[in-house]
Amino acid sequence: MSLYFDAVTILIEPSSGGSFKSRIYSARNLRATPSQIYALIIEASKWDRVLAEVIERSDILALERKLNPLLALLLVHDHLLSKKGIAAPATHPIRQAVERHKVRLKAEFTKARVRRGCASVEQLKAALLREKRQADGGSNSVYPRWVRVNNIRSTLDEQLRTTFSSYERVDTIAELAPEDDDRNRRKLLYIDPNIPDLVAVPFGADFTSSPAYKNGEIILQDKASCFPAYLLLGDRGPQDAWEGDLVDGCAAPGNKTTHMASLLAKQREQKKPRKQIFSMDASKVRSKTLQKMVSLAGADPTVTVLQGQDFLALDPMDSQFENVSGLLLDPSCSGSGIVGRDDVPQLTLPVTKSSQPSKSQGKKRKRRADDDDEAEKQQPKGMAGTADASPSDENDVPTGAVDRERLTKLSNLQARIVEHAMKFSSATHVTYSTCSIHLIENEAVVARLLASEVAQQRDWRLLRRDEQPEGLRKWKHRGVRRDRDAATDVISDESAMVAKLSDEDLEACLRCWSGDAEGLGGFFVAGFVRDSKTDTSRGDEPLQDDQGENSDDEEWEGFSE
Ligand SMILES: C[S@@+](CC[C@H](N)C(=O)[O-])C[C@H]1O[C@@H](n2cnc3c(N)ncnc32)[C@H](O)[C@@H]1O
Repeated sequence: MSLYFDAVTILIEPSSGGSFKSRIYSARNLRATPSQIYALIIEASKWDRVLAEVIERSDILALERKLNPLLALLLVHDHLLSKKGIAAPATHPIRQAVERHKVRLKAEFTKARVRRGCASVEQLKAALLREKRQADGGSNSVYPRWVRVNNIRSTLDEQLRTTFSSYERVDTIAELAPEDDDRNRRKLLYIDPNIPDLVAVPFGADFTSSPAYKNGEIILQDKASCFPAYLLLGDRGPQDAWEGDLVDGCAAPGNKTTHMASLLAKQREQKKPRKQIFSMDASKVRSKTLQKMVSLAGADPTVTVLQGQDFLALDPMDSQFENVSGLLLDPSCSGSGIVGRDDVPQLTLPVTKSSQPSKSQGKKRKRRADDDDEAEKQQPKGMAGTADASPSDENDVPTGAVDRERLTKLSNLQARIVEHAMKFSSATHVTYSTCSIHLIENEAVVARLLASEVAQQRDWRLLRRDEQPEGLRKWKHRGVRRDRDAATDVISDESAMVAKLSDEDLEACLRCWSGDAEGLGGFFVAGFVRDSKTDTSRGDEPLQDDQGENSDDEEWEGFSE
């Protein structure tokens, strides 16, 4: 019986990182075998919609107090669809709670099949897969697994010959979509045309036990998250390699830092690496992950990690940073662009009369007592729909609800961080990025930055589309003037700010959107450059931080640990 309670525990526990499968295999508090638990959840997730219908119509949740929606779904799955039935002794109260209703359950299952016009259970399975895909946003949106090859430890060619040797090349992202339900087994590979050394494979592909992943030769990093480092360091080669030092001001867990280090390694070719990147995060806890990622990527000779360092507390005039010419800023944001960060199956659950749950996952439970008590305790709490499903440890937890005050605070902090970057004496390149879809955190911040004192005095401007690295020049999704979400549409001051951006400015901004054919979440990035190294109005006199409207205490809410 522990199988079902273990499965519920896994589904309602918040993500602690890693793939869903690896989390089951590394969990310590489970009694059933990981393979059984994994198989049960994956199989049940293929049938969830019909099982939810069957449970609702047979009304067993109202009749059986020991069952909760998630537990009932898993049990009814095995009762109706597993050859061996429910994996528990025939006398177990939870098994009896389901089997007492076997006639009704079977009848409702048959009716659900007939309603879909399916002559067999196999046909029903295929119909359910189609239903699921449509509910996920239609055939256009495929979210593959993106894999970046780390040039410090390997090359794309080498990885194609080794890790991906058995993979078949496809020409479009769409081909990575599962045609049937075996996407975990299909070995397909798409080489990205925009970001060098980036490939995509079907989402179910698991590399966590592959030597290349363990050795840091490949890094699982979303495509959009690769834009900032590439925008900053571009297509340079050994002839025109990046000369100065670099700063990643908001760096944990370290994807963009290690990407910068990888791009530098490619430019350097045979030359010995030198400490060239200062990478920091204000969170001490997250800085530890950053350090680990840097070491795993073999980037220690290139990267100095400043653990727990507030970027805003760095003195841009400090001699330590006098050679810093490029800065990458990816500050905390609302995270509203994040989709599918977690591969935990989202189960559609039966709706009870007293509650309206729709998806699996909820809050962490403490400890299990015995199985019967567990049934009553494991009531899913917060239900995860798409908008509120993915608590992020880097950004706000997307709740689906729009909190304008919160967005305003975040955008104030974002603008302040980038303005600070623009003050570094030798800085000529700055990138700003968010995984937010909101105008107020993106184009409106860019407009504020261009109008800021530091930008005006030091001649900062946007890196135009025609100046961008080749792969990004080809990227067609550019800055926008209006929010797509009417609830956050810009008002008053922000409208006026964004209106000041020219069409060329918007062409300079890069956007990614979820739900289209690109296979990405929402993301924004813009690059700033300055052609001269001196201030135009006040010589090289240091600019002071504007502490005015944003007190530190208030603004620190922008990220969580
Ligand atoms: C979106 S995450 C960065 C993700 C990272 N760039 C990557 O690609 O892996 C934002 C990070 O900024 C950090 N942060 C926010 N404000 C900061 C500040 N003033 N100084 C340094 N780090 C800051 C947060 O702790 C959080 O880890």
